[in-house]
Amino acid sequence: MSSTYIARLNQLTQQKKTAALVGLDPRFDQLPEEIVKKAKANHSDPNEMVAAAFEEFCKRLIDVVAPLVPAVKPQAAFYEEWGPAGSRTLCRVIQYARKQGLLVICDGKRNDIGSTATAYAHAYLAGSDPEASPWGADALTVNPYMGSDTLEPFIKVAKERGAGLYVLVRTSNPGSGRFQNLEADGKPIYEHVAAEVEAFASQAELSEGYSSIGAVVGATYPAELEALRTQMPHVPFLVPGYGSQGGTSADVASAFDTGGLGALINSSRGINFAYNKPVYQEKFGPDQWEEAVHQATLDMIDDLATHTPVKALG
Ligand SMILES: O=c1ccn([C@@H]2O[C@H](COP(=O)(O)O)[C@@H](O)[C@H]2O)c(=O)[nH]1
Repeated sequence: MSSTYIARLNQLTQQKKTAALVGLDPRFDQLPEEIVKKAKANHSDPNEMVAAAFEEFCKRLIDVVAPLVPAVKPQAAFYEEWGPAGSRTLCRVIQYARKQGLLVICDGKRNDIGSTATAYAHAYLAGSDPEASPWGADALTVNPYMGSDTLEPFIKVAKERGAGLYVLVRTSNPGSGRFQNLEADGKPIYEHVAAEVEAFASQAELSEGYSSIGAVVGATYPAELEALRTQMPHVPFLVPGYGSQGGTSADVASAFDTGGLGALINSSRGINFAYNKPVYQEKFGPDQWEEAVHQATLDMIDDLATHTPVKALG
């Protein structure tokens, strides 16, 4: 497998012929009953019990989606909520997903002053060698709010290790414009961030025209997404907000180039808990939650392909 994050991502996207990204966001109150029952029978400590349930749920979910998609995105918060036991589960889930051939983007939105940023980068970014860091992720989401000097340590470590970064540029939440749209020097703050990210990306090693330095751009702001694609030609996008937050395949189509590269489109709740959605509930019972995950993933892949088919490897 190629050594830079972006080369691995492009290769897997072309192999799987989709840019669908499955979020791994376990929520205890929505887990299938059989998993909860087993965890309760085996653990008296509540945090250990939930962490065990998350581990089983995520590993079985990974088994279903690994043949279908190039990457998964665990959101660290859902694991950290359950203390050290939850963090251990996050670590095991990352390792398991990588063993199943998936790229793993840890959604931690980390950052701090430069020297602390280096510690974060060393902790999370393993890149091409899963053993290179304790958390072992291929890529990490990072927050640019403290300035570009705080991005530099991440970029340095990512380059050394063949890892990737996704810098928050235009987030999908309803209130994102409150700060990100504020104008400075005649343009919104998020466009300033975009310009910095593009400057870093254009100087980095490229694969199919993209660098390993990416941007988070929400599906919920399609006009901004389209403009940002033009402003950041070397930056691969991580696009959350598809599905549960209202973004559609039409909304995200502009993130892609004509070969279907340039973005990953994330869905977390829509896939994880498909068995609770009326459309899949009718077909699959609660015991068939994995079948519902499978069908929901296939449906997402088909939906994305209506606007942006990915060219297979030649
Ligand atoms: O702008 C952002 C950045 C990150 N997220 C994260 O993506 C998923 C979305 O989950 P869904 O269930 O598909 O809505 C979740 O982990 C968020 O923390 C985001 O939504 N928007």
